[in-house]
Amino acid sequence: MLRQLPPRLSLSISLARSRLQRLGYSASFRLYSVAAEAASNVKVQGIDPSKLTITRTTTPKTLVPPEELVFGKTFTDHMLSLEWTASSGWLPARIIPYQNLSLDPATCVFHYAFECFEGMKAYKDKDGRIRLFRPGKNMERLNKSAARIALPTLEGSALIDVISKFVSLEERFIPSARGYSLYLRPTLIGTQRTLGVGPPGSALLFVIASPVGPYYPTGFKAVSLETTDYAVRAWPGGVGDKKLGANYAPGIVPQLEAAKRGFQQNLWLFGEEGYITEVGTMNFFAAIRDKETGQKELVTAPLDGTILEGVTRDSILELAREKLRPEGWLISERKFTIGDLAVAADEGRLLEAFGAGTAAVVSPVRRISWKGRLVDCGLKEGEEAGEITSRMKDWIEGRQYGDEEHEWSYVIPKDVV
Ligand SMILES: Cc1ncc(COP(=O)(O)O)c(C=O)c1O
Repeated sequence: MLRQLPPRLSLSISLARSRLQRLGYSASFRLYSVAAEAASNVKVQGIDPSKLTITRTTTPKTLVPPEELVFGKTFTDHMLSLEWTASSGWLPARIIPYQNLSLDPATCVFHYAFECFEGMKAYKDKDGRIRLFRPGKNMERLNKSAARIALPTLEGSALIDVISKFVSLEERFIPSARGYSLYLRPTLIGTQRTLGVGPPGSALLFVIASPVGPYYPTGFKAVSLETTDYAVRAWPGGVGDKKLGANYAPGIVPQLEAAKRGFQQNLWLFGEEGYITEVGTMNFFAAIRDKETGQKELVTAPLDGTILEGVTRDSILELAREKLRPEGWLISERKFTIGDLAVAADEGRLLEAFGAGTAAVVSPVRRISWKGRLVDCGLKEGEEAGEITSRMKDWIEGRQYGDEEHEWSYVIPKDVV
């Protein structure tokens, strides 16, 4: 396939290959990453990982005991920082002590939401090696988000290089126990000091890291959802398929509304038909049996621009095609409505439903409130997760923690810093 790529791309692939070989990195991963960037049609701007500088903290933090970790509240000693200007492009990456940002009140990110971000994790395997899970996917998505809001893009494989060094430096913060990981938050903001609405002439990319524990420390807990039809998260031609900060603040009120009535998450519907799009900040899957044929189907909404292209979603679809299809399952990315689910539930054909995202991997759903009724998602009394949900969690975690050696898992070479 690579032979068919245009000459400029082939050149960047061979440059990337020689750089990664010097660094001892996995060739297949880097080639995948470069090819994926090309496929995404986003023009990326180079950064040079060899110019990375490291300033170590003189006041290392005391580690929080793993069982006391609260998602996104504890941060490591350092951060990764890269500045960009329209005239100079990306300046050399820096690892610096974790610190406040100092920005002029007129900085464009505060006024016009020039911000996009990623969420990804680093895991420690049983041999103490650190692994990133499909980081190329996050880089691809970051570039798509950045391009949509006139922020600079960057060569994902080079950013993974410097993130790997940052993560290695923070190794002591990654607990070894199963279920723990280091959550990474690459964030890109426009930093131009102006109230004029226009493309930022300067930007800052920073990556911070937060050690996190298992989403369900005592085992799965199925959640109940409330459908939201009075507010719309995303629409055709909009930006709901990009990971922009501006997509998240408007989701909080529907979330609070659902919580008021005792539901843990809201389920975003779209249109008169009530198409199911996403659950809170996760993609949504349902397992349904067909009324006529008895065919079992795992279904999720298609990438039509109104849902985020989740890395977990993609992993579930690939795993389902690999492992469930041979068992006779149909794996579908298609539109389906809350009405379809309600009918299936009434007829005992809704087998299970779950949300999917980096934080929880999979989050089983017990019931959904819709138009004054509760749609039962197939869990038996006392059961917290369906069979497909549990198997998916095990399969994905097996690849994240390297129990199964797989190309999705990117092993950070020892001694990179
Ligand atoms: C709106 C939304 N949908 C889906 C996801 C799941 O995406 P991923 O699997 O890449 O974490 C997220 C989380 O990032 C999200 O914010």
